[in-house]
Amino acid sequence: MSGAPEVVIHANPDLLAATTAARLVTKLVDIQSTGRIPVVALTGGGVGISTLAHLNDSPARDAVDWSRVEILWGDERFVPSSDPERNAGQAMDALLSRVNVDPARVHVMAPADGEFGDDVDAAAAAYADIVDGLETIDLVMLGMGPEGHVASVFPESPAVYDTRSVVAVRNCPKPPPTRISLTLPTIRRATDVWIITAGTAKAAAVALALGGAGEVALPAAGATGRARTLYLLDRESASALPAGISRAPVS
Ligand SMILES: O=C1O[C@H](COP(=O)(O)O)[C@@H](O)[C@H](O)[C@H]1O
Repeated sequence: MSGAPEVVIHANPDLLAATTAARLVTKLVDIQSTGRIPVVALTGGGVGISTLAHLNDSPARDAVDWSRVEILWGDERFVPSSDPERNAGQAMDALLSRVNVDPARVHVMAPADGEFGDDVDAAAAAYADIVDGLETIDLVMLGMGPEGHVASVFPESPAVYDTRSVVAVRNCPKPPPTRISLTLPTIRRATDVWIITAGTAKAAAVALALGGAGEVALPAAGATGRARTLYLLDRESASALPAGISRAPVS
């Protein structure tokens, strides 16, 4: 059972990304040292991709056996595969094309010019088959929008009520409008959930998520891990939190 979310605040977005990269390496190495293959869902977004770029630049990158990591995404933009908006494409550029991943373990959500054509429901259902077949999800990494969306689960949207594991998302308030997303019940299957966010625009949503908001109005509030929920913040995104909420000094 997950305890209360923990909060770690860093002085700026760059330090936030660098320390999150270090955390991710440690998490993957720890799981691999038990003989298991870690299963991690990556996030798009500014800090999410910056984290992967920091990891690529770190000598610790090579402590991970990347051929033995099962990689998912929390959400994806349903646009053609060459579109720079694709979360997977950004992750490939930042890290995954530079390490020895096993392509069979890299589970990209289908693009709009992929095997399902423009049928986003079929693409989401195919991804649900992959997710439903996993015994364990070790870690879901999430960015958060200023209105509290996580993955592509937006406030008051149909996805926030959906109990399937993966859904097609239409009419997103943030472009592009059509997406595929893990749902909150799938995110809550994860052992650990990290919400990683930076900037003043996120401050109110961070405070509401940690202050007891409901998940329909603020989906981030429903993104919890079975063992641990970690808010990894920069100083600006933490600026609306009550004093004393961080368990670690700002560094
Ligand atoms: O659209 C998305 O936005 C969120 C947050 O992005 P950020 O740039 O504001 O940090 C991201 O987590 C999600 O994966 C992405 O598709």
